[in-house]
Amino acid sequence: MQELTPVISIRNLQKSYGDQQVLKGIDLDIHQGEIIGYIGPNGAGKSTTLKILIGILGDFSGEVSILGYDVKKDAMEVKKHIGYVPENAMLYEVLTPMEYLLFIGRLYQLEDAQIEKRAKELLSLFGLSDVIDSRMSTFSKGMRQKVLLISGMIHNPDIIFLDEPLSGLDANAVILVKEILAKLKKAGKTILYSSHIMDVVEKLSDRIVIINKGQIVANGTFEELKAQDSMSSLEGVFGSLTGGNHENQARADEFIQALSSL
Ligand SMILES: Nc1ncnc2c1ncn2[C@@H]1O[C@H](COP(=O)(O)OP(=O)(O)OP(=O)(O)O)[C@@H](O)[C@H]1O
Repeated sequence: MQELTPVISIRNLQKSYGDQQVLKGIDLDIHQGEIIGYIGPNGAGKSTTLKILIGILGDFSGEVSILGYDVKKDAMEVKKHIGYVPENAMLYEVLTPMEYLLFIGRLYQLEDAQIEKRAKELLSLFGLSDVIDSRMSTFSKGMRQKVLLISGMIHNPDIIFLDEPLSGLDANAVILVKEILAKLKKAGKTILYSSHIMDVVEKLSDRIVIINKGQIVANGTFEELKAQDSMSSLEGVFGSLTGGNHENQARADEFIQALSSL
């Protein structure tokens, strides 16, 4: 059988911030239509990887290509095909959702009429019709997250990167976003997302990649990961591969002791 060409290819990716090496040789191939859950402990290097993929961190070694384009050399070409929902974005809070989405849509060279139509529809699907013209400074965390999600996808990209996309969302919105991602996959889009919500990652991902201290420690379907580690849940696999399972009980005890010490 002929090997499919990956849409995202990462080879020996290394990245340091000063003396601290954060990514220590990441190798990863992602194929069209896959939903990949990229998970790992706080500080493992997930956001750093995503920022390299979308071209906002250029100072790395190794090869990273998207749709055959080198992310360093062909950054403009790459940007046309990707969407990004960042973890902590700077929203222009003085703007309204419509103004913000017009601003973002114009960066992608969409026509104003098209942006307005899409923005209205998408904001309405997230229950934000009533605040379409309100300043975002008054928005809750979840409302801001919904606007960010829309802004990362308004240009209908082929590949979507999402860093903690469910952050701040209520239970209904989480279900909606899960459904949207599943339908985008059906439409042939490729999705790489990071999340700390293990039951979502379990259900949504075709493949789960676990990164710990800048290295990939697991890469497979949920079933494969469970079988490899003889665990029944992704939480169990995660703990076993990233050192959480044994330590948490003891740490909790120490935490309580520290609170009551003089
Ligand atoms: N701009 C920066 N300058 C210096 N160090 C940084 C910078 N950005 C990230 N780091 C460090 O790189 C490491 C990896 O950070 P990164 O944000 O990629 O982790 P993460 O896996 O996304 O974590 P989290 O789950 O907490 O979001 C951390 O030790 C962090 O302190």
